[in-house]
Amino acid sequence: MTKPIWIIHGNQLATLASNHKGPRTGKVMSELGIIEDGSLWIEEGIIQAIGTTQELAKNFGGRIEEAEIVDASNHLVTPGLIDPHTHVVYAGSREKEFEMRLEGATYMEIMNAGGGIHATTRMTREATEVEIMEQTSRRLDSFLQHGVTTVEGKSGYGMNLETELKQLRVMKKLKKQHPIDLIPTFMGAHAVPSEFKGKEDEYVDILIQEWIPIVAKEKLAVFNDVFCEKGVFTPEQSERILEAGKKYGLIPKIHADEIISYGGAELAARVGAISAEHLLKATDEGIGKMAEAGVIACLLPATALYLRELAAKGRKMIDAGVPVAISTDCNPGSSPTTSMPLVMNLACITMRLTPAEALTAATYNAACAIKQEHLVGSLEVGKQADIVLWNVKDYRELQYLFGVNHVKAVWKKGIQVVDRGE
Ligand SMILES: N=CN[C@@H](CCC(=O)O)C(=O)O
Ligand SMILES: [Zn+2]
Repeated sequence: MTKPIWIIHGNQLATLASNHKGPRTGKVMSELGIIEDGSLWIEEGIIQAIGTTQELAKNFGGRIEEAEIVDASNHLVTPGLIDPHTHVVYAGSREKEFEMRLEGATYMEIMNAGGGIHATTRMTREATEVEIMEQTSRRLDSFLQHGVTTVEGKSGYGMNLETELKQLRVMKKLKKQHPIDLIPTFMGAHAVPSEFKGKEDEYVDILIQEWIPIVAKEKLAVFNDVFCEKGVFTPEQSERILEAGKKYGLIPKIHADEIISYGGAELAARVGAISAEHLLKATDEGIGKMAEAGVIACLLPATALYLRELAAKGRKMIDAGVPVAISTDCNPGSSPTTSMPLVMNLACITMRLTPAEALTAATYNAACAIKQEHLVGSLEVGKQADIVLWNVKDYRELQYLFGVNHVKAVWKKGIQVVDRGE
């Protein structure tokens, strides 16, 4: 049995608790449920009590000797951050493409010439499961150092059954071996593999008739994602793939309107997707439809910056009633970062989210985007003790002092997994 942990005197304990059910919209995105001089009692990896230090002392003061005390005076305490959109499972690296893009090539030009997603696919197909596990594990370590305790991960660098399954199995194994919880998404529809060039519908048929049923039967994924973009999958093909996944219990997600306005946001609403991703070029109509249908906008400001594009209209989406989550989009091409703190900073600077909205987008709403809000995303009695202690006193400093890793310590299920010293 592990010792209970008693966190005391948190300068600000941002619980993210709210009476509002489901993904947060509008003004509710600013409700952080802050407790000053906040305290948490943790046992068996679960939050047992939460309140002010004085309140908890009444019930737990008598057990002070048996607990490990964490003095959080002068520190902000938050739930572990959640990254609801990554392509973290891959092999290799694409630094040459970074240089090519700085010299003028576009993301789609590189991809259409056999680079981009296709380049990582070649490297991931060639790599052994052990190699992919090692490389992915290092990235997960880095996520943890940045205060991230739950990560969604997509397949999609296989685009043949063998490698798609290899990626999904790596996630399953890493979920057991690594402190981070990995939530798997099948994304066989990440691109059309070069061997199917000119035979796109044939590839879509294989995805629908063969691969989706296998992935679902083996319970290797929770979500089904598709890159709906001109030159990749059309809205019609995307709809077929997402509807097919639904029949097998896979929840739809969609990479939508990243490069051009392509009806992706509208499609997300139509198929009842849990989230739509990117949305740099989403139309006002699409945003309105997402608000009506309650689709979470999963916005990726680091990707926009890295591709030197204008960020998604995060401010406008929140004002229109769309629940917003944010993510690194960690991938080897358009966003090779594991820093959710940086993403929160960019959400404020480039999309005009307030510091409170950015924190909600990186915790509770991010949990909703991967259906984990019953376990994580807020600090409440009965939830997992996934907690970050920050080297700042006030949640606004997290966003204000930008580009810096302010993490001091991280607990995952009540076990300290990061200690970054003073
Ligand atoms: N846009 C499509 N897929 C990824 C990028 C993957 C890659 O470039 O390797 C994204 O979400 O940004
Ligand atoms: Zn993505």
